[in-house]
Amino acid sequence: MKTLKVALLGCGNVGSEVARILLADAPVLADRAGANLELSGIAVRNLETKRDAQIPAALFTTDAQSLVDGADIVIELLGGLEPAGELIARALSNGASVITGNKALLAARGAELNALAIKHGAQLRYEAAVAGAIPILRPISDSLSGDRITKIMGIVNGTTNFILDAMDTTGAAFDDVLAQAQALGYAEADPTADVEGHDAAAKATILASLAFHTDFDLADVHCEGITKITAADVTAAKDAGMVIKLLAIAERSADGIGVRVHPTLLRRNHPLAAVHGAFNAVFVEAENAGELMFYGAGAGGAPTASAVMGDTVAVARRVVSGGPLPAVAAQQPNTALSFEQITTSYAIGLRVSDEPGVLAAIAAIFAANSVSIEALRQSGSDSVDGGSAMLRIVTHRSTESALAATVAAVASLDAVQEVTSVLRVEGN
Ligand SMILES: NC(=O)c1ccc[n+]([C@@H]2O[C@H](COP(=O)([O-])OP(=O)(O)OC[C@H]3O[C@@H](n4cnc5c(N)ncnc54)[C@H](O)[C@@H]3O)[C@@H](O)[C@H]2O)c1
Ligand SMILES: N[C@@H](CCO)C(=O)O
Ligand code: NA
Repeated sequence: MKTLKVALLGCGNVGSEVARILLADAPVLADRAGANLELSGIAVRNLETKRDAQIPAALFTTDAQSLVDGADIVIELLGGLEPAGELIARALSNGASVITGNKALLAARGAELNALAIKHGAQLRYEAAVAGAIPILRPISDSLSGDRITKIMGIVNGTTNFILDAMDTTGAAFDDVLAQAQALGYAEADPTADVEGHDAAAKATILASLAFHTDFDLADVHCEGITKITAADVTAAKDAGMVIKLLAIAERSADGIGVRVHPTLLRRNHPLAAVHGAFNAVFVEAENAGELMFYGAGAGGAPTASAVMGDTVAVARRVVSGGPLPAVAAQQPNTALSFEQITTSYAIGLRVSDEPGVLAAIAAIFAANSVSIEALRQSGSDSVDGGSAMLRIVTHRSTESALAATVAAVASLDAVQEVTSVLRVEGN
C-alpha cells in the first residue's frame, strides 16, 4: 500500500486532536483512504511546551517550511493570515494537497488559493472552516451540484448563539452572558471576532462562494454583530413569539446575491429557532431539494478534527486514484448586491407620544417610502393623554435603502420619542 506523508501545522485545540486521530486510527484511516497516512511531523512554535504524551516528541519541529516541502498532504491548523497563507501557497505550489480550517484566511484569499491549487493540480479542502464538524461545504458543492441553491441561512458562530440563547432563556444582559461564555471557554479571550460578527462573515463568504459558484469577498458581506442587542429586545421578541439569532444569510434575487450577517428575528417555529447553546445549524433552500437543515457541533477540538479527517481521507483517495482532478464548474460573475439593495422584512420598535394623529403620521411616512406594514401593535400607554406608548411595526419585504429612509423620517417626527430597535425578520 502506498504511503502518503502528512504534515501537520499547529498543535492547538484542533491540531492536537488531528494528531491523536492520525496516530490512534492509522489502520482504519489506511483502509478508508487506500494509503497509509503517515504523520511526518508537527510544526509548533515552541518545542519546550508540554504536550500529549501519546504524540512522539520526535514529530515536533519548528521548521514548518521543510516539513511542508517533504509532504504529500499538508494540514494547516495554525490560524491567522500569516504564516498560514504563505505555507499553504508553498504546499500547493509544490503540488501537495492542503486541508485547512482557517476561515479568516479563506475569506481573505480563498479565490487566489483555489486558483493556485488548480494551477498545480493539487486539492484544497476546508470543511472544518464553516460550522466545524457539520458536513456542509461538501453537501453544497457536491450533493447539491445538480440543483440550484436559492438561499442559505446559518447559525455559524457558537459563541454568539450561546450568548443569545442564554439571554432568551434567562433574561440576562449581554455583558453577563458574555462573561459566562468566556468562563465556559466558548468565547475567545478577545471575543471581538465572535460578537462583532466577523467570524460569521468569513463563514458567510465561504458558504456564498460555494453555493452560488462565485468568488465572493469579505467586502461583499454586510456585517453587524450582537453587541447592541439588549435584554429588552430579547423580551420584545419573545412577546411577539420570536427569537433573536445571529444569522449568516446568502440569498439569490433577480438582481443578484445578497450576503449579510446580522441579528435576526425568527419565528419560534422556524427550525433554526430550536438551535440552542453553542450548536450551529445551516438551513439551505434549493429549487428541487426544497428545504434542508444541517445541524451539529460547530466548534471544539475533536468535532472540528472530524471534519479535517474527512477531508484528509477524501484528498488521499484522489491522490491514490490519480488522474486529472474533476473539472471545476464555470464560475459565475460576482453579482453581490450592495447592502442598500438587499430586501427583507423588518420589525421596528418606537416610543411615541400617545396623542391623536401619531399613527396616521407614521403610516404616511411608510406609505411615502413604499414600505408596506404587515402588522402593528401598540402597548404600554402610561397615561390616557400626553403619555408615551410603545409601537411595534413589522413590515413586508422592502429594500434596506427604503427602510433606512423610512426610519430616518419617522425618527424626525416630534411625536416619536425614540426608535428603540430596528431588527430584520426572516422565516414565515
Ligand atoms: N477551535 C475550533 O473550534 C475551531 C473550529 C473551526 C475552525 N477552527 C480553525 O482551526 C484553526 C486552529 O484553531 P485552534 O482552535 O486549534 O487554534 P489554537 O490557537 O488552539 O491552535 C493554533 C496553534 O498554532 C500554533 N501556531 C500559531 N502560529 C504558529 C507558527 N507560526 N508556527 C507554529 N505554530 C504556530 C499556536 O501556538 C497554537 O498552538 C484556526 O484557523 C481556527 O479558526 C477552529
Ligand atoms: N469562535 C468560533 C469557533 C468556531 O469557528 C465559534 O464560536 O463558533
Ligand atoms: Na463543516
